[in-house]
Amino acid sequence: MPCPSHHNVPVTPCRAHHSTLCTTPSTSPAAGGGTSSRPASLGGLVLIKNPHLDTMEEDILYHLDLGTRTHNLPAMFGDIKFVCVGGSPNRMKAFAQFMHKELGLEGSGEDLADICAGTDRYAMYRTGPVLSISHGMGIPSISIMLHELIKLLHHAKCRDVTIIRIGTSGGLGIEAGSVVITDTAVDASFQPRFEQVVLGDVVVRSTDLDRDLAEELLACSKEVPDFPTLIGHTMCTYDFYEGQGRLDGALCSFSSEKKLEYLKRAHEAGVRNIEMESTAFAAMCGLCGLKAAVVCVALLDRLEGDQIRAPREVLREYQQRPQRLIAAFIRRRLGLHPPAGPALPSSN
Ligand SMILES: O=P(O)(O)O[C@@H]1C[C@H](O)[C@@H](CO)O1
Ligand SMILES: O=c1cc[nH]c(=O)[nH]1
Repeated sequence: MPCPSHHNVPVTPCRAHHSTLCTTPSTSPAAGGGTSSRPASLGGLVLIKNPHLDTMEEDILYHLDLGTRTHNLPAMFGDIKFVCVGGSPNRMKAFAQFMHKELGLEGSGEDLADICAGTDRYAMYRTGPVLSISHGMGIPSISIMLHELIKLLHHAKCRDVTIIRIGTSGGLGIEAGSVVITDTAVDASFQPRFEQVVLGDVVVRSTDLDRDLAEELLACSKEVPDFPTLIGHTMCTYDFYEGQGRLDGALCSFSSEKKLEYLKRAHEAGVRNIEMESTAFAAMCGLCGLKAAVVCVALLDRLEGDQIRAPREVLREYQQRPQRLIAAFIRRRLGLHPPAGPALPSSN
């Protein structure tokens, strides 16, 4: 039976939750999952899976402080080709300024304006064909931002957009400072799925990411050889503390042995890092036909501890690593040569 909201996608009850499975996770986490279940977007346009939008005279993107009546979205954003998202507003401002220099655009880039300045929910900057947006922490926060961002790209008639989350994470059996390019985002049970409660039912969506894009990013990492980069599964949790098996939260209901047993099982299932947004990001972008990637630096190895002890300066340099990799990728895609001098994002 077709799912009413996802034409042609079978509906199967989810045994665990007596719920609706809108997009069947196609493979086991170990296998990783391919891109075959993804919709082909029409001429590179963003696919909006909501028939109600067509009936609306105006669409107010409330949390972005933008709207279809108040702003000329095609003029403002129609030529955007790369969208980069990350938790922190300062990081995403620093990334936009860094990209401004990397693209060799006029001016220092220091004066880039926050397009969402009318709201303090998210921050958004653009430079050349690159849009840089913060999403806050966790699935509810990134989910709201992505609904409005994806509609923005649709209203602006953007084509062939690549979207990348550049974030931080806890590593699993990898050296602190390593950068992980996600092949499959998995949940806290190591399954490639994103569960969302819709009208009281659990809807399950696939979390496949674009395999070719991940390989292209890995190839680009050879241009930034001063840190290790690898491809692996990324586990996405609803919490930083108990949800990621930490012993140092305000609450903890398990022993250190149970914690290590869980983290080792995750590692055996192919998980190489843990963060808090990748499953929702992969599911939403995939369903809307966006080519998406997740690139996160590991701030520590969770098999060795829970607290993030590296000095602030070290952590700042770690956060710049995904930004440098993505800059190399965008330059390569645009056919630009690397800039002459050593370039680093500012310290956010
Ligand atoms: O993009 P960021 O670095 O914010 O992503 C991770 C996951 C959580 O949002 C946060 C927890 O410290 O960092
Ligand atoms: O351990 C970590 C570090 C950063 N972000 C996370 O979600 N977990």
